[in-house]
Amino acid sequence: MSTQTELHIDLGNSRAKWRLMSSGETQAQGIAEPSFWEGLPNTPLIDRVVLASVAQQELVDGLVAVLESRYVVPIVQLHTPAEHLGLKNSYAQPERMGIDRWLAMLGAWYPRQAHVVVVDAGSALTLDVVAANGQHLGGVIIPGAALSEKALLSSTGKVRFDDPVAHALALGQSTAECVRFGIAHAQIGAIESIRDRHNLQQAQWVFTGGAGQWMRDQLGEFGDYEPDLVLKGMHISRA
Ligand SMILES: Nc1ncnc2c1ncn2[C@@H]1O[C@H](COP(=O)(O)OP(=O)(O)O)[C@@H](O)[C@H]1O
Ligand SMILES: CC(C)(COP(=O)(O)O)[C@@H](O)C(=O)NCCC(=O)O
Ligand SMILES: [K+]
Repeated sequence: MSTQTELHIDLGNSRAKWRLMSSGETQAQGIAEPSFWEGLPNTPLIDRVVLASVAQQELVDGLVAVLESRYVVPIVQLHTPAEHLGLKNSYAQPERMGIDRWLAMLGAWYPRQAHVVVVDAGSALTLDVVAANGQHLGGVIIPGAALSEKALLSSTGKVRFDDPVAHALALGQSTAECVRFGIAHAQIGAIESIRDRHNLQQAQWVFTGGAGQWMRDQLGEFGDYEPDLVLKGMHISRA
């Protein structure tokens, strides 16, 4: 285990989640918003920044510039490997798999060494299946709830609303309800359909991402919710 102090950053398409790690212990953690990267820790006492990013290059460049000006330490960018610590990638081009998916799988599978299903409900909703022996069996990438709504609004003329309706598995009686309830059904229904079609009921399910808790609750509170799963996987990969 590294005895040095590392700033671990998981840069998704919506926001950056970070943890300050020293000798395997979390010293501090938080979320940094892309606008001005406010929220990053104010400490000069780190040895290295470790970055796992799936964001657009512009956003990565912006973050790296801020990191370079603030910390003056090496920045290590992680890339998805074909195999690490017994976890095996199914992609013919492993580096094309999002590093967040890989680290989330590592964070879920490595401590359990069991058949796991990883659901990351962030900007995109991803589901990945790992066999007990560490083989990635496959996954899916689905637009997340916010992205689905954006697509609907930007490609139609009359799907418009201002009322802040919560996502629910119900039938709607207004544009706002029809959209939000429809998207809720699409998100939850997709996961249920994959679970049933691929006989994944008996696997160990691990949920993460901004909507991970909501998703687990809607599915009947089965499985675990681990908000820091990607960062946990990053820590495991660095150990
Ligand atoms: N409490 C919440 N309930 C449902 N969705 C949420 C909640 N908080 C954030 N989100 C959604 O989660 C997404 C951000 O999650 P995150 O896992 O950080 O995404 P990313 O890894 O893509 O940056 C946003 O699209 C946001 O709409
Ligand atoms: C699927 C993702 C967009 C998820 O990103 P997120 O929702 O966490 O921001 C990301 O893992 C990604 O860009 N992946 C590259 C394509 C792939 O994994 O095959
Ligand atoms: K995701």
